Amino acid sequence: MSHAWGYAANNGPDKWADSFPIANGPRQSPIDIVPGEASYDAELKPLVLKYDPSTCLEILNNGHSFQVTFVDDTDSSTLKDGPISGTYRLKQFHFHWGASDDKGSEHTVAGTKYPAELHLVHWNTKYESFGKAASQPDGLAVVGVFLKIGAKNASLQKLIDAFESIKTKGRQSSFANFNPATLLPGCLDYWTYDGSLTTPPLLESVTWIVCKEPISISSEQVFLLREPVLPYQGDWLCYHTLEQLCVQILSLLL
Ligand SMILES: NS(=O)(=O)c1ccc(C(=O)N[C@@H](c2ccccc2)c2cnnn2CC(=O)NCCCS)cc1
Ligand SMILES: [Zn+2]
Repeated sequence: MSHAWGYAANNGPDKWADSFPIANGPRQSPIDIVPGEASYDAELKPLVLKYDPSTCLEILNNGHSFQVTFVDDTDSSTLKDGPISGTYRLKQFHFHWGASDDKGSEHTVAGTKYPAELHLVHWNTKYESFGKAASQPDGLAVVGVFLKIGAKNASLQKLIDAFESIKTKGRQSSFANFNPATLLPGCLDYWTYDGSLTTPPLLESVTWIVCKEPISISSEQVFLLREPVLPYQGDWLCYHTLEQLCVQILSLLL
């Protein structure tokens, strides 16, 4: 792929295998979760999530989504138990959304798409860093939470309000004292499977932990996610350079 990956016709998911052959690998995410085909595993434990708001660092627009990054040099914000062994540290969280309320989540449940999906990304502290862990089969654990249209979500509103700062100051701004636990559903029952990053480099290093219970987001709030400043996964062209823009325009004209 001569240009950066994205979600447009010429660089979207069905083209990723050109530059990332692992896209055709044995444990690629996302998947359709079919509850009726899932098996109960008595060995699995409840999730233990411990988040310290003081580790929250900044909010940034990485061109594919917006993400909130955390200081991960101590075990202040961690994921333990559930399907994993050892301690995984929270590195960042981000969202995936669509161009309309009827789509946007990456995982689906018996074919049902949600308007958005939250990913809380953690890395196994038996490795020395996120980057090193990302290439190991047990290196990462991502907690996925579906968002469904409903009541306004006060916790999400804090993130949406922070977008204003990204608009004006380019790509990132400091974002402190946010507790990601406020984005979790009341019930932490989950499905789990061994999978991959859902965006390039698509590394097959993720233990996926997908919560059964969604959280709410209002239609007005999800509309704000789609603001032009934040290219969403879908028809919106996300390009990184003028050359990208020209390629996109030409591909649309030809
Ligand atoms: N959707 S997901 O939860 O499965 C997911 C989680 C994390 C990453 C990620 O950290 N990717 C970066 C990375 C850096 C070093 C080693 C490997 C991977 C990367 C590589 N090029 N750009 N990035 C930044 C990036 O993709 N950030 C996450 C954007 C989510 S849409 C990607 C997807
Ligand atoms: Zn993601």
